[in-house]
Amino acid sequence: MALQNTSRAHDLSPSAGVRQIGNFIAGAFVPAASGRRFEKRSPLDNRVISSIAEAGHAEVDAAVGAARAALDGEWGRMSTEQRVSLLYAVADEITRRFEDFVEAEMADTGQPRHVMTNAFIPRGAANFKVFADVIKNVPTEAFQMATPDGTGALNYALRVPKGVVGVVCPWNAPFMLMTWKVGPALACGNTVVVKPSEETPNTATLLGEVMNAVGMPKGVYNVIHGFGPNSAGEFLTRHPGVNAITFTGETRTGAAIMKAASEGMRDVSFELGGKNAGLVFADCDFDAAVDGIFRSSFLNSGQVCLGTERVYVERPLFERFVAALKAKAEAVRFGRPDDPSANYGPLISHEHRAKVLSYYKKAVEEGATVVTGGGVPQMPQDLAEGAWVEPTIWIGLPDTAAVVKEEIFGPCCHIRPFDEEAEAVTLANATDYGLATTIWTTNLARAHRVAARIDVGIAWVNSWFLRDLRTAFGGARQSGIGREGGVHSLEFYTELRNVCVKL
Ligand SMILES: NC(=O)c1ccc[n+]([C@@H]2O[C@H](COP(=O)([O-])OP(=O)(O)OC[C@H]3O[C@@H](n4cnc5c(N)ncnc54)[C@H](O)[C@@H]3O)[C@@H](O)[C@H]2O)c1
Ligand SMILES: O=C/C=C/C=C(\O)C(=O)O
Repeated sequence: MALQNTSRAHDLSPSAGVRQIGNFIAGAFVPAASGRRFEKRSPLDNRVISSIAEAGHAEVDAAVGAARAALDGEWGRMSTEQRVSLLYAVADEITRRFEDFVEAEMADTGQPRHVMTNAFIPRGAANFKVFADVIKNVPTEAFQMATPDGTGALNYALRVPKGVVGVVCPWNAPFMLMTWKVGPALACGNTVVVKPSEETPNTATLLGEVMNAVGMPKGVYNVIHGFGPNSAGEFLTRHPGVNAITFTGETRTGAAIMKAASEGMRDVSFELGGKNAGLVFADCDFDAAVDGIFRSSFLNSGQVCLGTERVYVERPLFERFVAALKAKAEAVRFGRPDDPSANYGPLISHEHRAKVLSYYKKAVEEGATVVTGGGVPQMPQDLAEGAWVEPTIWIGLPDTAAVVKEEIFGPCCHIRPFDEEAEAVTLANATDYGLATTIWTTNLARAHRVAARIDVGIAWVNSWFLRDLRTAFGGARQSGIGREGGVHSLEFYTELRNVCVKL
């Protein structure tokens, strides 16, 4: 049975067949022993595009076992230099198969080609290269100490891999977010078992082909497919053979995984939800701020954890800003990822659309004025069954409204005026989350002051989602635990072992 079609590009046309996807364990694409499969539907037209083997306990055991065996085998004996050159080969092979990754991700998410080619897929290759460089260049500490006999002792630290790392991933930027964790985990000498989102099985599976093509030892990279509770996600995170768990997804899921990780005292790294604020001051570069907030609220159909669903605009600019953002939101052109006349995609699924639309309804019930959107766009017949929603802007909601408090994860934002800098900071911080903010002002003193006062992991000034992969990335409050990026990833993916040598 062909479990992964290696030769054909992903056909996005309505007449394309159903793709058969298997788990990737110890270098082979394998079905589920139970015979269980689940379907993935296209967000564009709700057509079934993939049939995926659902991993049960047997496959999770096999994947964790393969990952353990790889640690004890050739991979575990490799020098850092050997690992680094393999990771470079992975990055090069991703670049060679760039188009396959672009098409695989477009098929799963329905997002436009330019989002894939400019942002999400190049980050896959970069995520392997940057951590290869980090691990090659980061020194470890050493301390000389005095001893009573006068001969002294020397302490030095070794960085050793944690072991088998469970990597549980979301659907919104699947390849970028998965490699953001697999890259550093492998750079540090761990092995991984990846559980992609049930909505986006494609690119993690394709990466299995890349691993085989570059000669990655079997079992270093494994993929198991399935759902969360009582399925592959829970089986993996509860598995006693997993030494650490890195997760990106909803805060509520993070809480469930944290409970699972407490059995056996496994370490966790969490990148979770957000309800991020954008702050626009009257002294901003107006056009840049409108463009920036348009991206932060609506890129990827608003399905970006760093996105801004709360926008606070200094009062003198308020009406002009709302009008300019409305014009941009109304200019999006819905359509297929490869349609050159289109530039805007659907939500990931009907299930997610139902959640987003429930907030669109709730906004009205809570007293919002709908500036634009609020519903489902009229689509041509071939796309009528897709998970489309209109980019939506509200004004006039109280600060206590659910729509202003809860993460919606859709193409929408509420815009509210403010009068004072201190008020803007208070409003931005009025949330249980703390992932990111974006601040628009030409007053640099104000920019530094405000960035220091907003309780988030990432504060962007006159920019948004501008990423230097050496920097710390993660959330404060309920938006996460720990930081990844650059040397910070090493803190999670390795144990420091101190060696004390009496001289
Ligand atoms: N902070 C960040 O960097 C970041 C980045 C991207 C997405 N996100 C967040 O992710 C969410 C959207 O992604 P999603 O809907 O896929 O998230 P999700 O939490 O529903 O699912 C994420 C993954 O967890 C698995 N899962 C679900 N329940 C589980 C359980 N009990 N045990 C083990 N695994 C389980 C799912 O199958 C999926 O693979 C949003 O909240 C968004 O803010 C955060
Ligand atoms: O949707 C969330 C985007 C997260 C981005 C990253 O994890 C990253 O840029 O490394």
